[in-house]
Amino acid sequence: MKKALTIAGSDSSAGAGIQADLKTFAAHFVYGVSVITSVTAQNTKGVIAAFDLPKDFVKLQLEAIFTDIDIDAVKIGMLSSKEIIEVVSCRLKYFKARNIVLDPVVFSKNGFKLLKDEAIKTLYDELIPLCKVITPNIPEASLLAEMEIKSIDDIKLACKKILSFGCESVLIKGGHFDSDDVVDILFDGKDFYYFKGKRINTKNTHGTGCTLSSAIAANLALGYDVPYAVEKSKEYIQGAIENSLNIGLGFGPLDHFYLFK
Ligand SMILES: Nc1ncnc2c1ncn2[C@@H]1O[C@H](COP(=O)(O)OP(=O)(O)O)[C@@H](O)[C@H]1O
Ligand SMILES: Cc1ncc(COP(=O)(O)OP(=O)(O)O)c(N)n1
Repeated sequence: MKKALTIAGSDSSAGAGIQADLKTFAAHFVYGVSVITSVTAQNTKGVIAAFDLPKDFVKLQLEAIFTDIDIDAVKIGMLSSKEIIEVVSCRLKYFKARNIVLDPVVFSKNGFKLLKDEAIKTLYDELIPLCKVITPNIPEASLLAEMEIKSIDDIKLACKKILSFGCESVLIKGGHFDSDDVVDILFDGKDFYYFKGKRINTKNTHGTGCTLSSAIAANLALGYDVPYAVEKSKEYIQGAIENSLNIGLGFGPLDHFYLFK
């Protein structure tokens, strides 16, 4: 069985974070393991507070996994601080981790800051160069590329800027654009690939970014190349949003297991 690791924060309402990632791995029949960076008190209405784990404890979790289990792919989500990014980058390099997918989570849907401002430089310098794919949404891509994004041409320019930080490919997600179709654009330094889906009119979109990036990691673990892993993951998220669940008072979670019903 293929194995994937998620390095991310815990979401007590299980729509995003570690919990969404493990459900996504399970739905792809990939054995999921986890390293928790931060514990959030969170529900469908948003993040209330976050408690970061000490960096040495993050390191211990990474060592526990990599000295025992051969990991086929890694998904990285909430990292919170410079210290945690440094420890994660250092251990991933040391253990020669492969197929690393980074979702550079900066804010939750309700605007809670999940990555400190001073950590962004460390993300560029230490972590992005280790990644096979990074998956920013429009606001995150705008922050990383230091430019406004208002059009497809802006997205393509932002892809080029972000790729220059040293990752192998960039997928900018189009969920935050106001359009009938939701288009995600992948750039691998040579070609642009467009992944289009019909916009689903629902408020239940908690954890879409986490779910997409962990589906990509699962598909890379299964041996697919990046464009095909993204194509399959986009199909998966489309179905998971179409079947999303009306749980809680705010933004409900996706149905990770819709394919089995
Ligand atoms: N309303 C929607 N209908 C269809 N697909 C969506 C919708 N919202 C987001 N997506 C898809 O979900 C994934 C996550 O997108 P996005 O919302 O941009 O990221 P994030 O959750 O990180 O803010 C992307 O594949 C995007 O195309
Ligand atoms: C613990 C934790 N990690 C990441 C997020 C952000 O998840 P995302 O998939 O971008 O979903 P929304 O916040 O937009 O629902 C989070 N909320 N919690």
